Amino acid sequence: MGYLFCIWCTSFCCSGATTVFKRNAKILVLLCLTSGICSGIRGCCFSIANMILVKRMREKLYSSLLFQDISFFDSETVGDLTSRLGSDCQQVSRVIGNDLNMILRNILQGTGALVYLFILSWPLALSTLTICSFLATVILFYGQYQKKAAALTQEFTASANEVTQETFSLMRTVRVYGTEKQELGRYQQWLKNLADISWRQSVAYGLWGFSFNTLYHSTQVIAVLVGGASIMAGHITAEKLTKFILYCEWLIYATWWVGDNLSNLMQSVGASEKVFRLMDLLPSDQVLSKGMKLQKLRGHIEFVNVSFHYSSRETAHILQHVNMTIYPNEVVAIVGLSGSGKSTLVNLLLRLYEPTSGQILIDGFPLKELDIKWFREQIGYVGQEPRLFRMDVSSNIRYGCTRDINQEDVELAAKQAYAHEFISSLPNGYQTLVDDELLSGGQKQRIAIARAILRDPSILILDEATSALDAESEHNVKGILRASNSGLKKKRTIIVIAHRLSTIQAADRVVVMDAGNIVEMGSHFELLQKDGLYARLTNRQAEAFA
Ligand SMILES: Nc1ncnc2c1ncn2[C@@H]1O[C@H](COP(=O)(O)OP(=O)(O)OP(=O)(O)O)[C@@H](O)[C@H]1O
Repeated sequence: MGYLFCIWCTSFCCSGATTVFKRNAKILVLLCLTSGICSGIRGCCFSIANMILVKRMREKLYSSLLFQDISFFDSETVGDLTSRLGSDCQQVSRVIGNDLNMILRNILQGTGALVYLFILSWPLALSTLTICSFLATVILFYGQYQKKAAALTQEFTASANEVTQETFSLMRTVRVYGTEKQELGRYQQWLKNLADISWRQSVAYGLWGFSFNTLYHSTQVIAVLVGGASIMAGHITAEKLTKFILYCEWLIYATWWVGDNLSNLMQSVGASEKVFRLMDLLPSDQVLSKGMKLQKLRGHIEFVNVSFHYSSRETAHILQHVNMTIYPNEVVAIVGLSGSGKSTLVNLLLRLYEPTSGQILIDGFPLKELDIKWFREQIGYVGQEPRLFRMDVSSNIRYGCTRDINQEDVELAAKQAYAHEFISSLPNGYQTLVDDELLSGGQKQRIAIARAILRDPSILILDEATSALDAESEHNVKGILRASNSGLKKKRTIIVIAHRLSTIQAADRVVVMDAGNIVEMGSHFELLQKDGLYARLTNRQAEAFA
Protein backbone atom coordinates (compact mmCIF):
# COMPACT_ATOMS: atom_id res chain seq x y z
CA MET A 1 0.00 0.00 0.00
CA GLY A 2 2.90 2.35 0.78
CA TYR A 3 4.08 1.91 -2.78
CA LEU A 4 0.64 2.72 -4.22
CA PHE A 5 0.29 5.73 -1.98
CA CYS A 6 3.71 6.91 -3.06
CA ILE A 7 2.79 6.76 -6.79
CA TRP A 8 -0.44 8.58 -6.07
CA CYS A 9 1.15 11.35 -3.97
CA THR A 10 3.99 11.88 -6.39
CA SER A 11 1.73 12.21 -9.38
CA PHE A 12 -0.71 14.49 -7.54
CA CYS A 13 1.88 16.84 -6.06
CA CYS A 14 4.23 17.07 -8.94
CA SER A 15 2.39 16.97 -12.22
CA GLY A 16 -0.89 18.60 -11.28
CA ALA A 17 -2.14 17.72 -14.75
CA THR A 18 -5.62 16.14 -14.72
CA THR A 19 -4.84 13.53 -17.35
CA VAL A 20 -1.81 12.27 -15.52
CA PHE A 21 -3.82 12.27 -12.30
CA LYS A 22 -6.63 10.26 -13.89
CA ARG A 23 -4.22 7.78 -15.43
CA ASN A 24 -2.39 7.30 -12.15
CA ALA A 25 -5.69 7.01 -10.26
CA LYS A 26 -6.66 4.18 -12.62
CA ILE A 27 -3.30 2.49 -12.11
CA LEU A 28 -3.79 2.90 -8.36
CA VAL A 29 -7.20 1.20 -8.43
CA LEU A 30 -5.85 -1.54 -10.70
CA LEU A 31 -2.86 -2.14 -8.45
CA CYS A 32 -5.14 -2.19 -5.39
CA LEU A 33 -7.29 -4.86 -7.00
CA THR A 34 -4.31 -6.87 -8.26
CA SER A 35 -2.63 -6.72 -4.88
CA GLY A 36 -5.85 -7.89 -3.17
CA ILE A 37 -6.32 -10.76 -5.62
CA CYS A 38 -2.66 -11.84 -5.42
CA SER A 39 -2.73 -11.68 -1.63
CA GLY A 40 -5.92 -13.80 -1.56
CA ILE A 41 -4.49 -16.38 -3.97
CA ARG A 42 -1.22 -16.49 -2.03
CA GLY A 43 -3.02 -17.00 1.31
CA CYS A 44 -5.26 -19.70 -0.17
CA CYS A 45 -2.37 -21.59 -1.83
CA PHE A 46 -0.29 -21.52 1.34
CA SER A 47 -3.19 -22.64 3.47
CA ILE A 48 -3.85 -25.61 1.12
CA ALA A 49 -0.14 -26.45 1.06
CA ASN A 50 -0.13 -26.24 4.85
CA MET A 51 -3.09 -28.59 5.19
CA ILE A 52 -1.58 -31.14 2.80
CA LEU A 53 1.79 -30.98 4.51
CA VAL A 54 0.44 -31.44 8.02
CA LYS A 55 -1.67 -34.37 6.88
CA ARG A 56 1.32 -36.01 5.22
CA MET A 57 3.56 -35.29 8.18
CA ARG A 58 1.11 -36.86 10.60
CA GLU A 59 0.65 -39.89 8.35
CA LYS A 60 4.40 -40.31 7.89
CA LEU A 61 5.15 -39.85 11.58
CA TYR A 62 2.38 -42.20 12.69
CA SER A 63 3.42 -44.91 10.24
CA SER A 64 7.06 -44.49 11.21
CA LEU A 65 6.12 -44.90 14.90
CA LEU A 66 3.87 -47.90 14.25
CA PHE A 67 6.71 -49.78 12.61
CA GLN A 68 9.25 -49.31 15.37
CA ASP A 69 10.74 -52.01 17.56
CA ILE A 70 8.84 -52.83 20.73
CA SER A 71 11.92 -51.74 22.69
CA PHE A 72 11.41 -48.26 21.19
CA PHE A 73 8.06 -48.06 23.02
CA ASP A 74 9.79 -49.12 26.24
CA SER A 75 11.83 -45.93 26.12
CA GLU A 76 9.25 -43.46 24.76
CA THR A 77 6.19 -42.33 26.65
CA VAL A 78 2.68 -42.26 25.19
CA GLY A 79 2.18 -38.59 26.17
CA ASP A 80 5.38 -37.59 24.42
CA LEU A 81 4.55 -39.41 21.20
CA THR A 82 0.98 -38.08 21.03
CA SER A 83 2.33 -34.60 21.69
CA ARG A 84 4.68 -34.96 18.68
CA LEU A 85 1.78 -36.04 16.51
CA GLY A 86 -0.50 -33.29 17.78
CA SER A 87 1.03 -29.97 18.74
CA ASP A 88 4.45 -30.40 17.09
CA CYS A 89 2.98 -31.14 13.66
CA GLN A 90 0.63 -28.18 14.15
CA GLN A 91 3.61 -25.99 14.92
CA VAL A 92 5.21 -26.94 11.62
CA SER A 93 1.96 -26.16 9.86
CA ARG A 94 2.11 -22.65 11.24
CA VAL A 95 5.45 -22.17 9.53
CA ILE A 96 4.14 -23.17 6.15
CA GLY A 97 0.77 -21.45 6.40
CA ASN A 98 1.95 -18.19 7.84
CA ASP A 99 5.63 -17.61 8.49
CA LEU A 100 7.10 -18.95 5.27
CA ASN A 101 4.45 -17.13 3.29
CA MET A 102 5.22 -13.81 5.04
CA ILE A 103 8.97 -14.32 4.83
CA LEU A 104 8.81 -14.83 1.06
CA ARG A 105 6.55 -11.84 0.61
CA ASN A 106 8.73 -9.54 2.70
CA ILE A 107 11.99 -10.70 1.13
CA LEU A 108 10.49 -9.85 -2.25
CA GLN A 109 9.23 -6.44 -1.08
CA GLY A 110 12.47 -5.65 0.77
CA THR A 111 14.62 -6.53 -2.26
CA GLY A 112 12.47 -4.32 -4.48
CA ALA A 113 12.74 -1.44 -2.03
CA LEU A 114 16.52 -1.87 -1.73
CA VAL A 115 17.03 -1.81 -5.51
CA TYR A 116 14.95 1.36 -5.73
CA LEU A 117 16.87 2.96 -2.85
CA PHE A 118 20.16 2.35 -4.69
CA ILE A 119 18.65 3.96 -7.80
CA LEU A 120 17.61 7.00 -5.73
CA SER A 121 20.88 7.53 -3.84
CA TRP A 122 23.58 4.93 -3.37
CA PRO A 123 25.35 6.57 -0.36
CA LEU A 124 22.10 6.76 1.56
CA ALA A 125 21.13 3.25 0.43
CA LEU A 126 24.50 1.94 1.62
CA SER A 127 24.00 3.42 5.09
CA THR A 128 20.51 1.90 5.27
CA LEU A 129 21.92 -1.46 4.13
CA THR A 130 24.52 -1.32 6.92
CA ILE A 131 21.77 -0.80 9.48
CA CYS A 132 19.75 -3.62 7.94
CA SER A 133 22.81 -5.89 8.25
CA PHE A 134 22.98 -5.09 11.98
CA LEU A 135 19.33 -5.90 12.21
CA ALA A 136 19.89 -9.19 10.36
CA THR A 137 22.65 -10.14 12.85
CA VAL A 138 20.32 -9.45 15.76
CA ILE A 139 17.67 -11.53 13.99
CA LEU A 140 20.13 -14.40 13.61
CA PHE A 141 20.92 -14.52 17.34
CA TYR A 142 17.32 -14.01 18.31
CA GLY A 143 16.25 -16.79 15.94
CA GLN A 144 18.80 -19.20 17.43
CA TYR A 145 17.57 -18.39 20.92
CA GLN A 146 13.95 -18.95 19.88
CA LYS A 147 14.87 -22.29 18.35
CA LYS A 148 16.36 -23.52 21.62
CA ALA A 149 13.49 -22.10 23.65
CA ALA A 150 10.96 -23.81 21.37
CA ALA A 151 12.66 -27.21 21.71
CA LEU A 152 12.45 -26.86 25.51
CA THR A 153 8.85 -25.67 25.33
CA GLN A 154 7.89 -28.74 23.30
CA GLU A 155 9.73 -31.00 25.76
CA PHE A 156 7.92 -29.49 28.74
CA THR A 157 4.57 -29.53 26.94
CA ALA A 158 5.05 -33.22 26.18
CA SER A 159 5.90 -33.92 29.82
CA ALA A 160 2.83 -31.98 31.00
CA ASN A 161 0.74 -34.03 28.53
CA GLU A 162 2.26 -37.20 29.89
CA VAL A 163 1.17 -36.29 33.43
CA THR A 164 -2.42 -35.56 32.39
CA GLN A 165 -2.64 -38.66 30.23
CA GLU A 166 -1.33 -40.85 33.04
CA THR A 167 -3.61 -39.28 35.64
CA PHE A 168 -6.76 -39.56 33.52
CA SER A 169 -6.04 -43.17 32.59
CA LEU A 170 -5.37 -44.05 36.25
CA MET A 171 -8.22 -41.91 37.59
CA ARG A 172 -9.65 -44.70 39.74
CA THR A 173 -6.31 -45.26 41.48
CA VAL A 174 -5.89 -41.51 41.95
CA ARG A 175 -9.38 -41.22 43.49
CA VAL A 176 -9.00 -44.21 45.80
CA TYR A 177 -5.60 -43.06 47.05
CA GLY A 178 -6.73 -39.40 47.19
CA THR A 179 -3.73 -38.11 45.25
CA GLU A 180 -5.56 -35.44 43.22
CA LYS A 181 -3.55 -32.61 44.81
CA GLN A 182 -0.30 -34.48 44.30
CA GLU A 183 -1.12 -34.95 40.62
CA LEU A 184 -2.10 -31.28 40.33
CA GLY A 185 1.28 -30.43 41.88
CA ARG A 186 3.09 -32.57 39.28
CA TYR A 187 1.21 -30.82 36.49
CA GLN A 188 1.86 -27.38 38.00
CA GLN A 189 5.59 -28.11 38.11
CA TRP A 190 5.68 -28.59 34.33
CA LEU A 191 3.47 -25.53 33.83
CA LYS A 192 5.92 -23.55 35.92
CA ASN A 193 8.81 -24.73 33.75
CA LEU A 194 6.82 -23.66 30.71
CA ALA A 195 6.05 -20.27 32.25
CA ASP A 196 9.78 -19.76 33.01
CA ILE A 197 10.65 -20.32 29.37
CA SER A 198 7.86 -17.99 28.23
CA TRP A 199 9.09 -15.35 30.63
CA ARG A 200 12.60 -15.50 29.15
CA GLN A 201 11.15 -15.49 25.65
CA SER A 202 9.21 -12.33 26.49
CA VAL A 203 12.39 -10.60 27.70
CA ALA A 204 14.19 -11.68 24.51
CA TYR A 205 11.27 -10.35 22.48
CA GLY A 206 11.52 -7.02 24.34
CA LEU A 207 15.26 -6.79 23.57
CA TRP A 208 14.57 -7.61 19.94
CA GLY A 209 11.89 -4.87 19.81
CA PHE A 210 14.33 -2.40 21.39
CA SER A 211 17.05 -3.23 18.83
CA PHE A 212 14.62 -2.91 15.98
CA ASN A 213 13.22 0.44 17.06
CA THR A 214 16.63 1.94 17.72
CA LEU A 215 17.99 0.81 14.37
CA TYR A 216 14.82 1.82 12.58
CA HIS A 217 14.91 5.34 13.93
CA SER A 218 18.59 5.62 13.19
CA THR A 219 17.83 5.08 9.47
CA GLN A 220 15.48 8.05 9.63
CA VAL A 221 18.03 10.19 11.47
CA ILE A 222 20.71 9.26 8.93
CA ALA A 223 18.33 9.96 6.05
CA VAL A 224 17.46 13.41 7.44
CA LEU A 225 21.08 14.31 8.27
CA VAL A 226 22.83 12.92 5.18
CA GLY A 227 19.85 13.63 2.93
CA GLY A 228 19.52 17.21 4.25
CA ALA A 229 23.23 17.84 3.65
CA SER A 230 22.89 16.38 0.12
CA ILE A 231 19.93 18.64 -0.65
CA MET A 232 21.86 21.66 0.53
CA ALA A 233 24.80 20.55 -1.60
CA GLY A 234 22.39 20.09 -4.54
CA HIS A 235 23.11 16.35 -4.96
CA ILE A 236 19.50 15.24 -4.56
CA THR A 237 16.10 16.91 -4.64
CA ALA A 238 13.60 17.12 -1.74
CA GLU A 239 11.23 14.87 -3.74
CA LYS A 240 13.91 12.17 -3.98
CA LEU A 241 14.55 12.40 -0.24
CA THR A 242 10.81 12.01 0.49
CA LYS A 243 10.70 8.94 -1.73
CA PHE A 244 13.85 7.67 -0.10
CA ILE A 245 12.40 7.95 3.41
CA LEU A 246 9.21 6.15 2.32
CA TYR A 247 11.12 3.26 0.70
CA CYS A 248 13.54 3.16 3.58
CA GLU A 249 10.62 2.60 5.93
CA TRP A 250 9.40 -0.09 3.62
CA LEU A 251 12.76 -1.87 3.61
CA ILE A 252 13.19 -1.71 7.35
CA TYR A 253 9.68 -2.98 8.01
CA ALA A 254 10.24 -5.79 5.53
CA THR A 255 13.40 -6.69 7.48
CA TRP A 256 11.45 -6.54 10.72
CA TRP A 257 8.76 -8.84 9.36
CA VAL A 258 11.34 -11.27 8.04
CA GLY A 259 13.01 -11.23 11.46
CA ASP A 260 9.78 -11.73 13.32
CA ASN A 261 8.61 -14.54 11.07
CA LEU A 262 12.07 -16.05 10.99
CA SER A 263 12.05 -16.27 14.77
CA ASN A 264 8.70 -18.08 14.57
CA LEU A 265 10.21 -20.27 11.88
CA MET A 266 13.15 -21.08 14.12
CA GLN A 267 10.74 -21.87 16.96
CA SER A 268 9.01 -24.30 14.67
CA VAL A 269 12.30 -25.80 13.53
CA GLY A 270 13.18 -26.32 17.20
CA ALA A 271 9.81 -27.86 17.89
CA SER A 272 9.88 -30.09 14.86
CA GLU A 273 13.43 -31.41 15.28
CA LYS A 274 12.25 -34.47 17.16
CA VAL A 275 9.34 -34.94 14.73
CA PHE A 276 11.77 -35.16 11.81
CA ARG A 277 14.12 -37.40 13.78
CA LEU A 278 11.25 -39.78 14.51
CA MET A 279 10.06 -39.62 10.90
CA ASP A 280 13.51 -40.65 9.69
CA LEU A 281 13.60 -43.82 11.80
CA LEU A 282 13.75 -46.93 9.65
CA PRO A 283 11.09 -49.59 10.11
CA SER A 284 12.04 -52.38 12.46
CA ASP A 285 12.96 -55.83 11.16
CA GLN A 286 10.20 -57.07 13.46
CA VAL A 287 7.51 -55.88 11.06
CA LEU A 288 9.09 -56.37 7.65
CA SER A 289 7.50 -59.14 5.69
CA LYS A 290 10.61 -60.88 4.39
CA GLY A 291 12.06 -64.32 4.86
CA MET A 292 10.69 -67.82 4.55
CA LYS A 293 7.07 -68.92 4.73
CA LEU A 294 6.69 -72.59 5.59
CA GLN A 295 4.06 -74.63 3.83
CA LYS A 296 2.57 -75.66 7.14
CA LEU A 297 3.56 -74.77 10.66
CA ARG A 298 3.75 -77.87 12.82
CA GLY A 299 4.45 -75.98 16.02
CA HIS A 300 7.82 -77.47 17.01
CA ILE A 301 9.62 -74.86 19.10
CA GLU A 302 13.21 -74.99 20.32
CA PHE A 303 15.02 -72.50 22.53
CA VAL A 304 18.75 -73.15 22.02
CA ASN A 305 20.98 -71.61 24.67
CA VAL A 306 18.93 -68.41 24.69
CA SER A 307 20.08 -65.51 26.87
CA PHE A 308 18.48 -62.09 27.00
CA HIS A 309 18.53 -58.70 28.66
CA TYR A 310 16.36 -55.66 27.88
CA SER A 311 18.34 -52.85 26.23
CA SER A 312 17.02 -50.43 28.86
CA ARG A 313 18.53 -52.57 31.65
CA GLU A 314 21.71 -54.08 30.29
CA THR A 315 22.99 -55.37 33.60
CA ALA A 316 19.85 -57.34 34.45
CA HIS A 317 20.19 -60.77 32.82
CA ILE A 318 16.57 -61.74 32.42
CA LEU A 319 17.11 -65.11 30.68
CA GLN A 320 20.28 -67.16 30.99
CA HIS A 321 21.16 -70.03 28.66
CA VAL A 322 17.63 -71.30 28.31
CA ASN A 323 17.31 -74.65 26.51
CA MET A 324 13.86 -76.02 25.93
CA THR A 325 11.97 -77.99 23.28
CA ILE A 326 8.21 -77.87 22.84
CA TYR A 327 6.80 -80.54 20.55
CA PRO A 328 3.95 -80.12 18.05
CA ASN A 329 0.50 -80.27 19.68
CA GLU A 330 1.99 -80.34 23.15
CA VAL A 331 0.48 -78.27 25.96
CA VAL A 332 3.26 -76.75 28.05
CA ALA A 333 2.68 -74.75 31.21
CA ILE A 334 5.37 -72.30 32.28
CA VAL A 335 5.36 -71.52 35.99
CA GLY A 336 7.63 -69.66 38.35
CA LEU A 337 7.82 -66.76 40.74
CA SER A 338 6.84 -63.31 39.59
CA GLY A 339 9.65 -61.70 37.57
CA SER A 340 11.35 -65.01 36.76
CA GLY A 341 11.20 -64.31 33.00
CA LYS A 342 8.12 -66.26 31.84
CA SER A 343 6.56 -63.45 29.77
CA THR A 344 9.99 -62.51 28.43
CA LEU A 345 10.37 -66.05 27.06
CA VAL A 346 7.08 -65.63 25.21
CA ASN A 347 8.08 -62.14 24.00
CA LEU A 348 11.14 -63.68 22.37
CA LEU A 349 9.02 -66.37 20.73
CA LEU A 350 6.74 -63.64 19.32
CA ARG A 351 9.92 -61.89 18.15
CA LEU A 352 9.02 -58.71 19.99
CA TYR A 353 12.64 -58.74 21.15
CA GLU A 354 15.72 -60.52 19.78
CA PRO A 355 17.71 -62.90 22.02
CA THR A 356 21.02 -61.41 23.12
CA SER A 357 22.62 -64.79 22.37
CA GLY A 358 21.42 -68.22 21.28
CA GLN A 359 18.53 -68.80 18.91
CA ILE A 360 14.94 -69.95 18.62
CA LEU A 361 14.08 -72.61 16.03
CA ILE A 362 10.58 -73.11 14.64
CA ASP A 363 10.04 -76.46 12.93
CA GLY A 364 13.84 -76.59 12.67
CA PHE A 365 14.22 -73.13 11.03
CA PRO A 366 15.72 -70.14 12.82
CA LEU A 367 12.90 -67.76 13.79
CA LYS A 368 14.96 -64.86 12.36
CA GLU A 369 14.79 -66.39 8.91
CA LEU A 370 11.02 -66.80 8.86
CA ASP A 371 8.65 -64.19 7.46
CA ILE A 372 7.61 -62.69 10.79
CA LYS A 373 4.28 -61.40 9.52
CA TRP A 374 3.34 -64.85 8.28
CA PHE A 375 4.60 -66.46 11.49
CA ARG A 376 2.55 -64.15 13.71
CA GLU A 377 -0.53 -64.96 11.64
CA GLN A 378 -0.11 -68.59 12.78
CA ILE A 379 -0.08 -67.56 16.45
CA GLY A 380 -2.93 -66.85 18.82
CA TYR A 381 -1.81 -64.74 21.75
CA VAL A 382 -3.66 -63.59 24.84
CA GLY A 383 -1.69 -61.25 27.07
CA GLN A 384 -1.83 -60.68 30.82
CA GLU A 385 -4.17 -57.72 30.71
CA PRO A 386 -5.89 -57.78 27.35
CA ARG A 387 -7.22 -54.39 26.33
CA LEU A 388 -10.06 -53.82 23.94
CA PHE A 389 -10.36 -51.35 21.10
CA ARG A 390 -13.18 -48.85 21.01
CA MET A 391 -15.22 -50.79 18.47
CA ASP A 392 -18.07 -53.30 18.61
CA VAL A 393 -17.59 -56.72 20.21
CA SER A 394 -17.64 -58.53 16.88
CA SER A 395 -14.89 -56.30 15.43
CA ASN A 396 -12.87 -56.76 18.60
CA ILE A 397 -13.01 -60.54 18.15
CA ARG A 398 -12.22 -60.31 14.41
CA TYR A 399 -9.32 -57.92 15.07
CA GLY A 400 -6.21 -58.88 13.09
CA CYS A 401 -7.75 -62.09 11.70
CA THR A 402 -6.56 -62.68 8.15
CA ARG A 403 -8.68 -65.82 7.57
CA ASP A 404 -11.89 -65.63 5.62
CA ILE A 405 -14.49 -65.61 8.39
CA ASN A 406 -18.14 -64.82 8.86
CA GLN A 407 -20.30 -63.89 11.85
CA GLU A 408 -20.96 -67.58 12.60
CA ASP A 409 -17.22 -68.19 13.03
CA VAL A 410 -17.05 -65.21 15.37
CA GLU A 411 -19.89 -66.57 17.49
CA LEU A 412 -18.39 -70.05 17.50
CA ALA A 413 -15.08 -68.64 18.78
CA ALA A 414 -16.98 -66.66 21.42
CA LYS A 415 -18.81 -69.84 22.50
CA GLN A 416 -15.52 -71.72 22.82
CA ALA A 417 -14.15 -68.89 24.95
CA TYR A 418 -17.37 -68.96 27.03
CA ALA A 419 -18.05 -65.37 26.07
CA HIS A 420 -21.19 -65.88 23.95
CA GLU A 421 -23.58 -65.76 26.88
CA PHE A 422 -22.48 -62.41 28.29
CA ILE A 423 -22.05 -60.90 24.82
CA SER A 424 -25.65 -61.87 23.95
CA SER A 425 -26.89 -60.13 27.08
CA LEU A 426 -25.25 -56.81 26.05
CA PRO A 427 -27.73 -54.18 24.73
CA ASN A 428 -26.79 -54.71 21.06
CA GLY A 429 -25.21 -58.14 21.38
CA TYR A 430 -22.15 -58.52 19.13
CA GLN A 431 -22.72 -55.02 17.75
CA THR A 432 -22.39 -53.35 21.17
CA LEU A 433 -19.71 -50.70 21.19
CA VAL A 434 -17.22 -51.51 23.95
CA ASP A 435 -13.97 -50.10 25.16
CA ASP A 436 -11.50 -50.90 27.83
CA GLU A 437 -13.54 -49.45 30.66
CA LEU A 438 -16.93 -50.99 29.99
CA LEU A 439 -16.29 -54.67 30.62
CA SER A 440 -14.98 -56.61 33.58
CA GLY A 441 -11.45 -58.05 33.53
CA GLY A 442 -12.79 -61.58 33.05
CA GLN A 443 -15.09 -60.50 30.20
CA LYS A 444 -12.22 -58.76 28.44
CA GLN A 445 -10.09 -61.88 28.83
CA ARG A 446 -12.81 -64.03 27.31
CA ILE A 447 -13.12 -61.70 24.29
CA ALA A 448 -9.34 -61.79 23.87
CA ILE A 449 -9.39 -65.60 24.07
CA ALA A 450 -12.14 -65.69 21.41
CA ARG A 451 -9.97 -63.42 19.24
CA ALA A 452 -7.05 -65.82 19.58
CA ILE A 453 -9.20 -68.91 18.89
CA LEU A 454 -10.79 -67.31 15.79
CA ARG A 455 -7.39 -67.25 14.06
CA ASP A 456 -7.32 -71.04 14.38
CA PRO A 457 -3.62 -70.75 15.23
CA SER A 458 -0.95 -73.47 15.06
CA ILE A 459 0.58 -72.09 18.25
CA LEU A 460 -1.55 -70.67 21.05
CA ILE A 461 0.06 -68.60 23.77
CA LEU A 462 -1.88 -67.76 26.91
CA ASP A 463 0.02 -65.45 29.26
CA GLU A 464 -2.02 -65.60 32.47
CA ALA A 465 -5.02 -65.32 30.18
CA THR A 466 -7.45 -66.76 32.69
CA SER A 467 -6.22 -64.95 35.81
CA ALA A 468 -9.33 -62.73 35.99
CA LEU A 469 -11.82 -65.54 35.42
CA ASP A 470 -13.87 -67.10 38.19
CA ALA A 471 -13.29 -70.78 38.91
CA GLU A 472 -16.19 -71.99 36.79
CA SER A 473 -15.34 -69.86 33.74
CA GLU A 474 -11.73 -70.92 34.05
CA HIS A 475 -12.75 -74.55 34.22
CA ASN A 476 -14.77 -74.07 31.02
CA VAL A 477 -12.19 -72.02 29.16
CA LYS A 478 -9.54 -74.56 30.10
CA GLY A 479 -11.26 -76.75 27.52
CA ILE A 480 -9.32 -74.88 24.84
CA LEU A 481 -6.14 -76.46 26.21
CA ARG A 482 -7.52 -79.73 24.95
CA ALA A 483 -8.46 -79.43 21.29
CA SER A 484 -10.46 -82.65 21.43
CA ASN A 485 -12.57 -81.30 24.31
CA SER A 486 -13.30 -77.99 22.72
CA GLY A 487 -14.24 -79.15 19.24
CA LEU A 488 -11.70 -76.81 17.69
CA LYS A 489 -10.81 -77.39 14.06
CA LYS A 490 -7.20 -78.41 14.53
CA LYS A 491 -4.73 -79.50 17.14
CA ARG A 492 -2.13 -76.98 18.17
CA THR A 493 0.91 -76.34 20.30
CA ILE A 494 -0.13 -74.47 23.42
CA ILE A 495 2.07 -72.52 25.80
CA VAL A 496 0.28 -71.38 28.90
CA ILE A 497 1.77 -69.21 31.58
CA ALA A 498 -0.29 -69.72 34.68
CA HIS A 499 -0.29 -69.48 38.43
CA ARG A 500 -3.43 -71.51 39.06
CA LEU A 501 -2.87 -75.13 39.86
CA SER A 502 -5.97 -76.28 37.98
CA THR A 503 -4.70 -74.77 34.70
CA ILE A 504 -1.21 -76.15 35.20
CA GLN A 505 -2.48 -79.66 35.86
CA ALA A 506 -4.19 -79.68 32.45
CA ALA A 507 -0.79 -79.34 30.70
CA ASP A 508 1.28 -82.21 29.27
CA ARG A 509 4.45 -80.76 30.69
CA VAL A 510 5.35 -78.12 33.24
CA VAL A 511 8.43 -75.89 32.90
CA VAL A 512 9.52 -74.20 36.12
CA MET A 513 11.50 -70.97 35.91
CA ASP A 514 13.52 -69.21 38.54
CA ALA A 515 15.53 -65.99 38.01
CA GLY A 516 15.79 -66.45 34.25
CA ASN A 517 16.72 -70.14 34.36
CA ILE A 518 14.70 -73.27 33.74
CA VAL A 519 15.11 -75.17 36.98
CA GLU A 520 12.63 -78.02 36.60
CA MET A 521 10.72 -79.70 33.79
CA GLY A 522 8.28 -82.62 33.79
CA SER A 523 4.68 -83.58 34.36
CA HIS A 524 2.74 -82.24 37.35
CA PHE A 525 3.12 -85.49 39.28
CA GLU A 526 6.80 -85.97 38.38
CA LEU A 527 7.57 -82.49 39.65
CA LEU A 528 5.58 -83.01 42.85
CA GLN A 529 7.65 -86.10 43.54
CA LYS A 530 10.87 -84.17 42.93
CA ASP A 531 9.95 -81.98 45.88
CA GLY A 532 11.68 -78.93 44.42
CA LEU A 533 10.51 -75.39 43.65
CA TYR A 534 7.36 -76.56 41.86
CA ALA A 535 6.30 -78.73 44.81
CA ARG A 536 6.91 -75.77 47.13
CA LEU A 537 4.86 -73.39 44.98
CA THR A 538 2.05 -75.93 44.68
CA ASN A 539 1.99 -76.62 48.41
CA ARG A 540 1.88 -72.89 49.19
CA GLN A 541 -1.06 -72.46 46.85
CA ALA A 542 -2.84 -75.42 48.39
CA GLU A 543 -2.23 -73.95 51.89
CA ALA A 544 -3.52 -70.54 50.76
CA PHE A 545 -6.80 -72.09 49.66
CA ALA A 546 -7.10 -74.42 52.65
N1 LIG B 1 10.18 -53.91 28.80
C1 LIG B 1 10.99 -54.19 29.81
N2 LIG B 1 12.09 -53.44 30.01
C2 LIG B 1 12.93 -53.70 31.03
N3 LIG B 1 12.76 -54.71 31.90
C3 LIG B 1 11.68 -55.49 31.77
C4 LIG B 1 10.73 -55.26 30.72
N4 LIG B 1 9.75 -56.20 30.84
C5 LIG B 1 10.07 -56.97 31.90
N5 LIG B 1 11.22 -56.55 32.45
C6 LIG B 1 11.90 -57.14 33.58
O1 LIG B 1 12.21 -58.50 33.24
C7 LIG B 1 12.03 -59.34 34.34
C8 LIG B 1 11.16 -60.53 33.94
O2 LIG B 1 9.87 -60.04 33.63
P1 LIG B 1 8.75 -60.99 33.06
O3 LIG B 1 7.58 -60.14 32.78
O4 LIG B 1 9.30 -61.83 31.99
O5 LIG B 1 8.48 -61.90 34.35
P2 LIG B 1 7.30 -62.92 34.62
O6 LIG B 1 7.94 -64.16 35.12
O7 LIG B 1 6.43 -63.04 33.42
O8 LIG B 1 6.55 -62.17 35.80
P3 LIG B 1 4.99 -62.19 36.16
O9 LIG B 1 4.63 -63.56 36.58
O10 LIG B 1 4.91 -61.21 37.29
O11 LIG B 1 4.27 -61.72 34.95
C9 LIG B 1 11.45 -58.51 35.46
O12 LIG B 1 12.49 -58.22 36.37
C10 LIG B 1 10.98 -57.25 34.78
O13 LIG B 1 11.16 -56.14 35.63
